[in-house]
Amino acid sequence: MTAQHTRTHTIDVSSILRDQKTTGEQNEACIKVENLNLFYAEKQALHGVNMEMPKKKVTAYIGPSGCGKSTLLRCINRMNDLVDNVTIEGKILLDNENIYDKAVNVAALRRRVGMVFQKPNPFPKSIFENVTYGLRIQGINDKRILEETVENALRGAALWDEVKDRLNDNALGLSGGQQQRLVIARAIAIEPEVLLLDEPASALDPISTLKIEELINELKEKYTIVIVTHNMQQAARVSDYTAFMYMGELIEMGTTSELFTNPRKKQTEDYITGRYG
Ligand SMILES: Nc1ncnc2c1ncn2[C@@H]1O[C@H](COP(=O)(O)OP(=O)(O)OP(=O)(O)O)[C@@H](O)[C@H]1O
Repeated sequence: MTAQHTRTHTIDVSSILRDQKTTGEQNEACIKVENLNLFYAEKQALHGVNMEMPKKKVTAYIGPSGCGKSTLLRCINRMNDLVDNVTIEGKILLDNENIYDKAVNVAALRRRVGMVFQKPNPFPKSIFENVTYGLRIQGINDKRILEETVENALRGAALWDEVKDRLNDNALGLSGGQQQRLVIARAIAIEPEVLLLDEPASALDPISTLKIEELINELKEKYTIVIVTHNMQQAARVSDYTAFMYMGELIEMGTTSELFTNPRKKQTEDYITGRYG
């Protein structure tokens, strides 16, 4: 259990939110979740979730431990398919196509929807080979294409300047924060549409966390991003939209500034003011 889980003080995100736009702009949905139920064997972990995540925006999932944030995130690239005894009902539309349709090629889906986990997980290979991994498994071995991709992806992940002189060094020699940016470079090297980030900074020190948050702000120019975070200040800093979940249900979703400053539901208010979690 982390400090955040036992927090009892009020969370003040007003200074973070002051500068955010609160225009009522309408954004085209990239991902739509429709009546999603998920069961781990007999136990229901998601209950009738409906939500839309706009294109090239950051959506954060917040809520107490065990409320289903990671489960919902993992539904978006069908990672839960890998868990035994999972039953999923409902739909998730990516650009209006149901990713749970029988005809969907799951490997192709996962190329469109990249994922980064809490603990950096570079392969025990060189920095170069980590970034080119996805291209190589697609059979792309052209040296010029690979080099170009490595530079672009590392620049995109704000890591190029730190590693450009040691691309052949083992990735495991990088710091935790650098490893996490390398994993993001590996994910963006294959040009996905969506990036799923499951607590991407919770294992990192404050400076590395800040770099990841700055990077998320840059990445949303190109990608639709969904992030799970335990840290409400982080949700307030990085996201455009926030979804509050509780016991497998989506309680409320709105623009981040609305949700934190003017929650519609009491449960949301109790959570963001630190009354439970
Ligand atoms: N592979 C699994 N098998 C069985 N139950 C699971 C599995 N993964 C998650 N659960 C259960 O589903 C519920 C939701 O878990 P999930 O990890 O999605 O919550 P979370 O909100 O991401 O939690 P945390 O913030 O602690 O990571 C919990 O009750 C959890 O115990």
